[in-house]
Amino acid sequence: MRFEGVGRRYGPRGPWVLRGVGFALPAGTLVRIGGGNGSGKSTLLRLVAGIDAPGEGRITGRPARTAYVPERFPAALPLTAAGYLVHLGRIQGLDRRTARARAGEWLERFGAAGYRDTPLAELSKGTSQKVAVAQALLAEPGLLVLDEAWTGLDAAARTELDRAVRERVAAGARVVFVDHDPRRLAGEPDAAYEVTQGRVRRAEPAPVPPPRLRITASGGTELPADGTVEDTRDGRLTLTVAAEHSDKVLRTLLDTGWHIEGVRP
Ligand SMILES: Nc1ncnc2c1ncn2[C@@H]1O[C@H](COP(=O)(O)OP(=O)(O)OP(=O)(O)O)[C@@H](O)[C@H]1O
Repeated sequence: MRFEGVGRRYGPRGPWVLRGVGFALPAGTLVRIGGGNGSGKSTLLRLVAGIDAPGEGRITGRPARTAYVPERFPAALPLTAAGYLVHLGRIQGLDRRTARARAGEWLERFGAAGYRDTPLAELSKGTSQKVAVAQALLAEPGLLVLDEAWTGLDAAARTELDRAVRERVAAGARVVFVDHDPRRLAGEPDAAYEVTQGRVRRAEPAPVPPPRLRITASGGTELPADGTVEDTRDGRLTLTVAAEHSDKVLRTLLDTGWHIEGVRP
């Protein structure tokens, strides 16, 4: 797949948001897109996904099965989670039986199987996001475009999405993503691009950040000052800390009445 001299502006007299964009997206590659707020990352991703067309230049070689997770999920449809996924699976060319089976599998993988019969409008933000991600993975796309798709997912679902991305790339798909977390899939992209002042430039993939550990604990009440608390549901605490501080944080947790359930990279 290839971009050649691609430009996009909103309105015939609007300023060019992107101009002279040229790059290749070979099969089986993971590509990260970076750039400041409002630089044009989402515009670029919509062009990659083919839900928006360039004002000039051309984009060739897009795989037939392309899936996209937008920054905001349009959940105001009168369908249940599973109904919506089956419907989209059918649009993407799956037969009803396969679509139903895949919908169930992906809801299960993202920990949302209990919401299959819940109307979309009644889903929490996090569960809506799981449905948004599931719809993109359903038909095993040859091109997967993720615009901050991890935002709003719980830690387990974020890990599952990382895994799903790796599976797609290993299967020969192109995966293009934007994410505010520099640690997202760190060290894994085959290429990184930066959107600045309407141009898309090749960037050095970010260096692999220092290791972090995820600690799960239960039984305590006081939240530790160090580390990033990710979850506190059902009396359980999940937090991540830089590996170099983990001994100190574990000691503090034990001293304040927490029971350590697990420590994982
Ligand atoms: N539908 C639209 N109509 C008019 N202008 C738009 C539209 N979509 C985006 N823009 C403008 O294009 C520019 C780039 O927006 P875009 O959303 O692509 O950037 P972004 O890098 O994804 O931003 P953010 O980091 O805030 O998500 C901005 O100036 C924005 O206001």
